[in-house]
Amino acid sequence: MYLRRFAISPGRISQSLSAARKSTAGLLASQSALLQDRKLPRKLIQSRSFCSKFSSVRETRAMEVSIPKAEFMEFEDHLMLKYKGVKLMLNYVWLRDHCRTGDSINHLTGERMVDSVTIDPNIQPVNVTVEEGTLEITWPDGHQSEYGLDWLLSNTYEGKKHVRATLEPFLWDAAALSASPPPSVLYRDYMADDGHLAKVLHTLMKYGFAFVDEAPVTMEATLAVSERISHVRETFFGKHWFVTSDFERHDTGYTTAALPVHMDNTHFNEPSGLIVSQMFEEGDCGGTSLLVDGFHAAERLRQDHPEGFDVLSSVPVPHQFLEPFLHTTGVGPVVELEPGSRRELKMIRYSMYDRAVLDTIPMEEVGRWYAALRNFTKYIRDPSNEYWFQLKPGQILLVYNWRVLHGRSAYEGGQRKLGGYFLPRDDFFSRARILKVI
Ligand SMILES: C[N+](C)(C)CCCC[C@H](N)C(=O)O
Ligand SMILES: O=C(O)CCC(=O)C(=O)O
Ligand SMILES: [Fe+2]
Repeated sequence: MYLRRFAISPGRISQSLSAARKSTAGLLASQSALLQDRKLPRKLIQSRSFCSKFSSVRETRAMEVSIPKAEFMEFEDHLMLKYKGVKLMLNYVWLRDHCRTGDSINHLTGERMVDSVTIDPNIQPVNVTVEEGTLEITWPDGHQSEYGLDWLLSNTYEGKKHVRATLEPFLWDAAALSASPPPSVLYRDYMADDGHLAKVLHTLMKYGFAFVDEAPVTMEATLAVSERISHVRETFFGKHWFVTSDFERHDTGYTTAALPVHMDNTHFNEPSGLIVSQMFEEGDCGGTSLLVDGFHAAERLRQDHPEGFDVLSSVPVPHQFLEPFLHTTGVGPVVELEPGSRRELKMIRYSMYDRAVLDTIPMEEVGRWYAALRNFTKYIRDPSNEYWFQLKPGQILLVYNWRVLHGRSAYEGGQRKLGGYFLPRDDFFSRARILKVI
């Protein structure tokens, strides 16, 4: 990449060489004067500009070596901006496309007003300055763009690597949970006050599950808890569902059998984000609930069996729900990473029962996939990772289905009845964003 121009912005004062480049001598003189004036250390560097427009100019420039608030260099196709110790590489087309001013963004709707594809692919700024925490760029057509430096830091590829996530998940096993149990919130507080709703969302983001206590033992209250977060997601299970041992659906959930930990809705391409449920009637014996942190298990797999982690995160696996008049399929890796990230976990699509025929990999890869599943399952079934509890009527359980797996022990007596709702993941995250939880 060719160096095009170079400029420094010590605090308020910025240097765009574009104005001064007409005369290298003038530039040097003005920069020296500036630097001497401000009694800042300086040194001279030489740089060759290869920019076609200025290719004949060989420029010698003054450079400040004290740590300025922001400094930038203009290259052939991008701007390098150093801010708060982070080097941001900003492609010019990207910059023009992401102009933050009112004629590039509709500030009423947040929508892009720039037609991204009509930007000159070779666009270069005619002037660049940094003033009071804002990067300002003038483009050849006279358009003036502005970008807050902090906005750039938290909205760019390089910047985001350095900005701490507002909320790191707390990956738990049973011991970690009993050492720092998630706080629970009372139904009346949760319903009355957004601060308490935010607390539950925070717990959900951190632990992957949360409780709302002392709720009326009604479906209405369970719905009300759900709708504080988002509209519910109606699926073929209905707008709401009850799980009893009546075999109403062709699913082991609707029997008295034990359910090994699983994710619900693996058979949809987008499984529901939240399961909100309440125990309406306990069985005579058994039917204890179980949660396992799927992200924790995945991180252990990544650490101990990196090759297994790579296999499970890359092989797409089909899942299905089958009834005489219903056949849904959902395909995805067992361990799904956020797009564009090799690090951040997105979803654990894990269900021994609902996994369909593995027809997505050639025979040579099958053995490796099963080995990886065995290793992952070792952590998922490790009793030290299991959180067992008896869900009581009046207690509403919210589970982040993309992360925390759930199950139950077998039970006796036909009375046990669990009911609840599914919520979409996007809307759950939206509420968390709006309440500044993430
Ligand atoms: C009872 N409830 C509706 C919550 C789910 C029951 C079915 C669970 C199923 N294996 C699935 O993943 O969809
Ligand atoms: O009965 C329970 O406690 C859980 C049921 C369940 O997870 C299911 O049906 O998918
Ligand atoms: Fe389930």
